[in-house]
Amino acid sequence: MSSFAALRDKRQARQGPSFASVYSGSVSPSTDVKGSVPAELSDSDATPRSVPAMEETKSYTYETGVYDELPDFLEVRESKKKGRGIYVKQGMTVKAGEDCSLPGEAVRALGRLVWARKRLGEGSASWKEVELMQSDIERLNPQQHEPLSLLGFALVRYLDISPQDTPPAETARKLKELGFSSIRDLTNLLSRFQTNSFSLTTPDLTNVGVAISPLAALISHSCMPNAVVVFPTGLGRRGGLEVIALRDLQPGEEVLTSYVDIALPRSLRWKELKDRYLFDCECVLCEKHHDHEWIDPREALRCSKKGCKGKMGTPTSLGTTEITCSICGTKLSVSTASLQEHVKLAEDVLHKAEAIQFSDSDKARYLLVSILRDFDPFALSAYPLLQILQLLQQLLITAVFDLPSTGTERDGLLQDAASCSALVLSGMEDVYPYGHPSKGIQYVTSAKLLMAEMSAPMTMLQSTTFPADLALTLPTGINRLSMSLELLAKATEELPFGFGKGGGIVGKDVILLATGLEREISMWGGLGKRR
Ligand SMILES: C[S@@+](CC[C@H](N)C(=O)[O-])C[C@H]1O[C@@H](n2cnc3c(N)ncnc32)[C@H](O)[C@@H]1O
Repeated sequence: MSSFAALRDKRQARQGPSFASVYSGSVSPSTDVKGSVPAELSDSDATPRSVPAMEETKSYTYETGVYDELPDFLEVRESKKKGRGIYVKQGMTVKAGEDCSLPGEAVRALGRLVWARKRLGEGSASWKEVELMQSDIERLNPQQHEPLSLLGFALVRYLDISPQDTPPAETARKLKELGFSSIRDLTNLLSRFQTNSFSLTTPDLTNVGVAISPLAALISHSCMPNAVVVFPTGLGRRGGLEVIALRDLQPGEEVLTSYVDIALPRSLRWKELKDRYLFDCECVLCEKHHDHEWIDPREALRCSKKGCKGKMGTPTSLGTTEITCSICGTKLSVSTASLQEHVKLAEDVLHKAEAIQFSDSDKARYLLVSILRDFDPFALSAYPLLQILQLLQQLLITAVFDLPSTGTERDGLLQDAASCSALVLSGMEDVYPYGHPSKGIQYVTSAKLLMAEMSAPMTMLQSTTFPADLALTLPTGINRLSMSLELLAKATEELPFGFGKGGGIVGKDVILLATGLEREISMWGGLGKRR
């Protein structure tokens, strides 16, 4: 099926720095989408039942012309802890799935930004917006300066400001031509870029570069975000960055996106937030860590009782501890040191596989499959098991494409990819809130893998790649297609929350896929009746 082709070469987008390429784009406004979080899901750790307590803020004033594109229902306010942020105005609400953004925002990366300064003129509102972006240059320690210096070197080469052996006076003259009075002036821009740039992604969340949007950059971080930054309609003339509310936002509530992948455990989220953004996160999710009753799915074990779907929290104290299943109460004795060793080993394998995924994808796949056998007590949502399964899913999809379109080897890989994808989805459901774009895309990936044709569907019942307690028995024939259709239905329901009205380009694609699949299923029914 042609839809399957779109899965190839896809890489899950991770929020975070990437200085790979330069893009610009504009924004198409998305309108209100009706809907709310289903009650049965509002207990999920990532879907707060009530609005978090609001901190003290004061209004932030700026020159006329600046942030002109901020919609009427939002305002810029300042808090002591986080600095500026974007808030819903008193008396206003934002509906889940609504675009809280920022039409007309240009998306530029660093090189273009430098040239833009000359083109726009320093006095222009657009350039003022860039200069208003937070620079952390004064707060960086020597270690944090290093990546910035490397970026600076690459940039001056790229701009041809300072090729090798250029006399300092010549470098200074070229910098001045571009509007920078010194290297420090340029470094300030780099710091602004580092603190305020976004991952630029395609409508299906493949990472393709970096975007700058001074207005969206005002938004503060939470590991339990109420909004997301996406590019739902692509990057062309009609596409661009949009900020979409994941749930209804109340008057006075701050718009919050996550700067990091919320599937990561707190220690890694904190590290990234400290290293790149220089702050300690005190969001609702991070605060939950003080609640000893709470089991974080990112660091949980699976219940050891067969058939039980409960989780057990990993102990924090050293030594051997007895932990209890959240559902059936089964108890298990675990050694903290041995669990930590497991995680460290799996993390090393994951990093190695990430490093060689393009140069030696077979070896990367082999490494990941081997470590899965050692990883059985961990929940599917736990780090780094979920990340291992995500990478493995991608490598299996790529491997399927390297084979002829029929044959038992391809069938086997396809079955492994579909099984892996089901495991990934199950893990993601525990860590991403309702409507999160990453989960919406995973529904589509899993559905496409299930609908891909096999040459011998009836013989391929169970994957042999996964350890027994991870192995899934996926249905075959019409039941497989029905399962795929159910996943597409879930995607249709959730995509508008993460990508705005209609679910963006992916949402449209899903409608077409579902229509074709329904037709195929009804034909099977017809054949069944005739038999
Ligand atoms: C992209 S900027 C956000 C806008 C920024 N507050 C301003 O005034 O321009 C990122 C910076 O905002 C601050 N910030 C964002 N979210 C925060 C949070 N949850 N807690 C503390 N500081 C935060 C940090 O200084 C961070 O480096």
